[in-house]
Amino acid sequence: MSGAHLDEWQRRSFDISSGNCTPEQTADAYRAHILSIQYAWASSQLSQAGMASLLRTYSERYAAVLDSDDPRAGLNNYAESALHLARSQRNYSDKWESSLTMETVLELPCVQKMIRAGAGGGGSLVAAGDVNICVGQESRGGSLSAPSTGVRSEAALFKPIGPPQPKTEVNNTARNPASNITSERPRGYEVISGSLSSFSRPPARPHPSSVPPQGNPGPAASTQNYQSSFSTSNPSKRKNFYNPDGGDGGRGQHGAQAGADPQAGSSFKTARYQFIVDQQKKHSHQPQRGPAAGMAATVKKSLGANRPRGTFSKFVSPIPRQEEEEGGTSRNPSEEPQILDERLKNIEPKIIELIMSEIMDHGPPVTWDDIAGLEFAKTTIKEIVVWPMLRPDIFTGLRGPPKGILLFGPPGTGKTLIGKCIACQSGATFFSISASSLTSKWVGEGEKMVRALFAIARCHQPAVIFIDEIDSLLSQRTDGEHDSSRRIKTEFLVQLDGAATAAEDRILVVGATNRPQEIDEAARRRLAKRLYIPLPEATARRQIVTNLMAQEKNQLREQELDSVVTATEGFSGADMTQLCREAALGPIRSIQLSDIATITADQVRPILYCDFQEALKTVRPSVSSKDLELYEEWNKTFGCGR
Ligand SMILES: Nc1ncnc2c1ncn2[C@@H]1O[C@H](COP(=O)(O)OP(=O)(O)OP(=O)(O)O)[C@@H](O)[C@H]1O
Ligand SMILES: [Mg+2]
Repeated sequence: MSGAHLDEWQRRSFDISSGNCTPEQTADAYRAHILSIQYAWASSQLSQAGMASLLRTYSERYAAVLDSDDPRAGLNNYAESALHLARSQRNYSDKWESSLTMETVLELPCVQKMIRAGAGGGGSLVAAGDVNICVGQESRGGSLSAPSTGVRSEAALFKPIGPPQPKTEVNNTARNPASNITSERPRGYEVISGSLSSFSRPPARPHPSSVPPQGNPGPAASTQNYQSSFSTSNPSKRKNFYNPDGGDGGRGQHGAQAGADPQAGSSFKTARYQFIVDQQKKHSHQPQRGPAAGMAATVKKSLGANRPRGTFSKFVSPIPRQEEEEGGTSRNPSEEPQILDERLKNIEPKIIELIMSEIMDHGPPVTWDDIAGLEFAKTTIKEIVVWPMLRPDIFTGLRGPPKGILLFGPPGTGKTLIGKCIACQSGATFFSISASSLTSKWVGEGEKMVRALFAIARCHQPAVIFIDEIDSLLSQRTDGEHDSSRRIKTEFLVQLDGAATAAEDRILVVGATNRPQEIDEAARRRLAKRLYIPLPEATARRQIVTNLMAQEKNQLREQELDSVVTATEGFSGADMTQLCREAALGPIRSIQLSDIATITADQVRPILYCDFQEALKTVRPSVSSKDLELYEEWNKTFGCGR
């Protein structure tokens, strides 16, 4: 199988084995596996033997999910159809309480009606509410097909799904449903145990792709029959549907319908046809309630590999989901526009949700004045971030801002602080993403996250995507690295390029790192404005101490402050903060232990120069001069500063 298919296959397998999947999702994934196998075989990518073996494995697993009546692990599909037949009600497996016996079935009003109709030899054949339940070919001995039911005109209730019928007969059937009453069916029936007339004719024909192609004999050929719970009460029988050697697997009916509009001249409608009609109705905001709505849920139920679906189309759970029933009204209205945005239509909702939760919480606001020193960096950022965001009409053409900024410098110099300040001051939607949130444990999820991130940012322009510690996301690509992280990088570069070249997009990517040397050269190029965030100079250090001391009781004289500033040469902003914290503990340490429980806050003495002297004995600069040289060097080579 091709790489793309393998990826998909692998992803699904991870999903299944994660244990987080609902039974519907598990069934969906197994079914997709089955379709992939069939596709691979049909396109000669897989041998017959390989296909048979794989099919057997996955069919058994798929059948096990469908068969199980454990609500946590299975869908209990049999119960659904039976329950539906019995009660004409919506189906929920967990409400399964079957007490069906032959007698109770015969007493059912719908069955009585059918019997009466059969005895009368005409009129409506089936009761309203019971639709599209078919009995597969194994079911001849099954309870419903027993002739003793008194349904004498069995052909009136059964439609052929067995071997292809002669075309003339088929066409007759299509034109006049009653005409097949007289035909004896050699094998296989489809019970149309519902009021056919209760289906309303849709306003338009479905798209041609929704109608099975003529005579398509491929292994994934779609058919229109629905398996009743009665026909498949034995799981092992169901498995025959997937056995490539096990007969026509339901192709017969497909053949029988080939060449003609399956809806033409007949009130019978295929599940797919009805599904499309239902979807159209739902989207045109026509609430569908009552029996028709019940049927909408019912028509989705068909089991096995012969469901009328395209090769790679999604499995539709037979259990009507909450939002389907409520027409999606339960969805949070605030999410609606995002989900409905065209640009997000291919992105999984759960990823959108994840990204949306990553949007930075503004927290305590940070102003430019809170950032000491770094005047050049601040001015440049204001120039290329804040103003263009505020006045996009002026910053056009050559004045257009760069789409990528890299803040690099020693640790603790205020890079993250600048990111927070941009978030507060630019007025843009701010996404703060860490590399770890993009490097998911699920293979393939990381790229999706990156794609989704940019798609969402595009929907929320102007937007700033701040990626702290960007080196861990965009480090140089090496031969030994894991494939998934390489793919994330590639996707990121692609998206970055897209954002950089789409002039009308107002998306700015700001990366911060204290390891600029490790950044991939392609990423470096895309982060066009590379700003060095150096250690704070004397004035900046002074400002940091002044700002922090302003919030505390202190008696620090000017010349003492100068001494502190001189003594802290080589300290980063974070080191300065640490020094101030340590000094602030001085007055507390001077309190007698016996007094600590009773002393009031006012009685604590102010912070003095001696506290700083003490603190300077324990707080050391965290950046070595050797490291500093490397940053200076890199700045000279790649930096955009002065
Ligand atoms: N220029 C500055 N002005 C005021 N405070 C600063 C400055 N630089 C650093 N600080 C203080 O240091 C703390 C850490 O700064 P920040 O997290 O921005 O460093 P960083 O450059 O992102 O470091 P790293 O590279 O390790 O992530 C800030 O919370 C702030 O208290
Ligand atoms: Mg940081």
